[in-house]
This record gives sequence, structure tokens and C-alpha cells, in this order.
Amino acid sequence: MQDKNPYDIFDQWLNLAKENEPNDYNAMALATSTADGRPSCRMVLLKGHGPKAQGIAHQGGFIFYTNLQSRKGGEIAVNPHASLLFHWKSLRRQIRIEGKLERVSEATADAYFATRSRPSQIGACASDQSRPLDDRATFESRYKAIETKYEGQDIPRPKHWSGHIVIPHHIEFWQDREFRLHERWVFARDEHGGWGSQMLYP
Ligand SMILES: Cc1cc2nc3c(=O)[nH]c(=O)nc-3n(C[C@H](O)[C@H](O)[C@H](O)COP(=O)(O)O)c2cc1C
Ligand SMILES: Cc1ncc(COP(=O)(O)O)c(CN)c1O
Repeated sequence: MQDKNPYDIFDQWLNLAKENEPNDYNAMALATSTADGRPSCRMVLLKGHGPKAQGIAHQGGFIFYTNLQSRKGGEIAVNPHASLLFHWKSLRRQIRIEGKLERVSEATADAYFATRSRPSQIGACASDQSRPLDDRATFESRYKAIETKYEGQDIPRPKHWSGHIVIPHHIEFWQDREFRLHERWVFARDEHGGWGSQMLYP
């Protein structure tokens, strides 16, 4: 385990999750925090990952998409550090990732947005994510207005909707063992841009 690249281990575990989890095997908790260090956490979906993700040489990372004006978007704008957590109950495994956040390129975001279903695209345009909503009908009428506006045309990605990449400096793989005698392997970036690794007590 320890002599491997953490992205290779991540791939193996994610593939196992894909085969075993009934829903959203790529779901992960995303923790962000305010400038003065108050954390908040919510689920998002992993939409790209790996050492070459977003083409950043020798770095790569883990990509999710969201509304940039949401609560998390506001926190990321003032404090571009995040923690990700995967937990697959069926596998009894978790992966913890910590790193710095960067926005994906406009081209990467456009390409991903274009793969989403049309209703999801309209939803992204119509939703003022994390803002107060007086009535569900208000949201529905905003949805309908956008549907009508773009009838017969492609829906452009709204400027306030894009992706972030978590560029990890710390990745931990945790495997459940009997009687809580779990196994933990931590990978941390070294000063040469490679990965150092070690085990931790459970
Ligand atoms: C399994 C799951 C996956 C989700 N994936 C996303 C996602 O990829 N992007 C997103 O913006 N919200 C996603 N959500 C909704 C978020 O959890 C959250 O409600 C929303 O982004 C607003 O969060 P905020 O107010 O902290 O910004 C997901 C929710 C669940 C339960
Ligand atoms: C609001 C929201 N935005 C984005 C996503 C990401 O997934 P997708 O692009 O597949 O819709 C989700 C997934 N549940 C979501 O709830």
C-alpha cells in the first residue's frame, strides 16, 4: 500500500465503490470554512479526479461543481482550503482528503455543463442556491421562464456555476478491521512534489 501512488489506490477504491454502492458512489462530504475558521459541511459529487485532472502538471486533484454564490461558494472565495470525505458503508472504508482549492478552467466547466441533462442545466440557471426562497412556486416560475427563453437553443452555463478542484496535500485511506483495529495509511506531499506515506494507529 505505502509504496503506491495515492491516486492509483483512490481509483481502485472508487471502482469498488461503483460496483457496491446502491446510489451516488461518487458522493463526498465537502467541508469549507469562513475566514475566521467556522466550518460547514455538505455533500457534493465527484466529477473528475486524478494526477492529470484539469491539466495541472504533477498536481491534479478532485473536481466538483456548484453555484459560486452559494454558502460554500462564499466560504471558498475567502478561504480557498477544503476537506473532502468519502465513506462507503458497504465497503467499510473512508478516504479523507485535504487541500487547496482552485477553479477549473472556463472550458472545463463549459464541457461538463454541456453533459448535464437539460432540466439540470435549467435548474442551475434558476436556482439562487443557499438564498431564502419564499415559495416553491417562485422557483418553478423562474425555471419555466428560463425554459421558455432557451426553447430550441442550447443553454449556456451561467457565470455563477462552475467547478473547483481540490489540490490535495494530504490523503488518508482508512479500512475497517475487526474490533476497531483499523488500518490507516496517510500520504502527504513532500518538498519535491512527490508523496511520502506512513501508517497511523487506528
Ligand atoms: C448526494 C448529494 C450530492 C450532492 N451533490 C451536489 C453537487 O455536486 N453540487 C452542489 O452544488 N450541490 C450538491 N448537493 C447539494 C448540497 O449538499 C447542498 O445542499 C448545496 O450545494 C448547498 O450547499 P451550501 O448552502 O453549503 O452552499 C448534493 C447533495 C447530496 C445529498
Ligand atoms: C444542486 C446540485 N448541483 C449539482 C449536482 C452535481 O451533479 P450533476 O451535475 O450530476 O447534477 C447535484 C447532485 N446531487 C446537485 O444536487
